[in-house]
Amino acid sequence: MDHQHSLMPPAAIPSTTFKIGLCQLSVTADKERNIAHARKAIEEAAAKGAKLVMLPEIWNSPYSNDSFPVYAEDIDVGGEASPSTAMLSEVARLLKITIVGGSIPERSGDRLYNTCCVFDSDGKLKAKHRKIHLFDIDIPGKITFIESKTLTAGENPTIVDTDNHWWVLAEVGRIGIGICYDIRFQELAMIYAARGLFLPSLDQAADNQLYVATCSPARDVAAGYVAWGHSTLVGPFGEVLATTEHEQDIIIAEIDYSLLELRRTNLPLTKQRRGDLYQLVDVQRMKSES
Ligand SMILES: O=C(O)CCC(=O)C(=O)O
Repeated sequence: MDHQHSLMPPAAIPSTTFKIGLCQLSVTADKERNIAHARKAIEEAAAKGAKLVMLPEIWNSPYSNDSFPVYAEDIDVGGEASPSTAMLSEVARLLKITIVGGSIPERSGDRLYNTCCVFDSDGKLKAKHRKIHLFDIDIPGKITFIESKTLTAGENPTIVDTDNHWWVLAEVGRIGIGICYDIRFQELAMIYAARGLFLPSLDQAADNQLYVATCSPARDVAAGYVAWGHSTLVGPFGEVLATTEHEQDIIIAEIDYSLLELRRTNLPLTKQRRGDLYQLVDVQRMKSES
């Protein structure tokens, strides 16, 4: 039976669990190969049951200021102007999965951004997160990387309500997006937690009672910027649920939203917060409501 066109409710009660796939990809200078390679990894993760698949930051291009303008794509135009997002959209639709598409360099007019695209299981572009905190560091004798030489910072935290198709019998739910350096800024995680969802950084999972998934490129010691690898899923108790080493890998792990409920019931931090003494100000929400 084609469930999509049936008006009958599902026989089974939707599960509180689903599988996530974190694709720790090797990235080369060959864009076509990177796209084909990412597609294969997504297909493999989906074949292993993942309903939500994540890619790493800048997976279609080397991570360098010289490369960003060369590999950048116009996501809003789509199609041939954006072969990377065209692939993500197609594979999300064909496999009926949600994809958090890591990030790619995005061209928009005369600006470049480091942008994460989220596709729902219809293949529709559900959200675009432009990295808010650009990675501008200068550690003498060690590393200098000034993303703001080429990139413009995004202006919005991004929360995505993914579609919860009942025929999938699993809810991927609400996701907050952070790109790499973004996750070091705990206010972002706090705002996401306050709006009730599931990402962004490792040390903030327990504090904010969230699931946190991080996905890195595989380590390439010959690259200009050497990624750490160790993609990881952390649960709402701060426990490492799944992780890996430096090499290319696909992590498949289970997310269970009932554990979020348990954690939040056992430790009712939201209720016990002293709003009379301190407050988190969600500037974006205030602007949108004024
Ligand atoms: O925060 C870090 O340690 C690394 C950040 C980074 O590499 C990035 O934002 O691209």
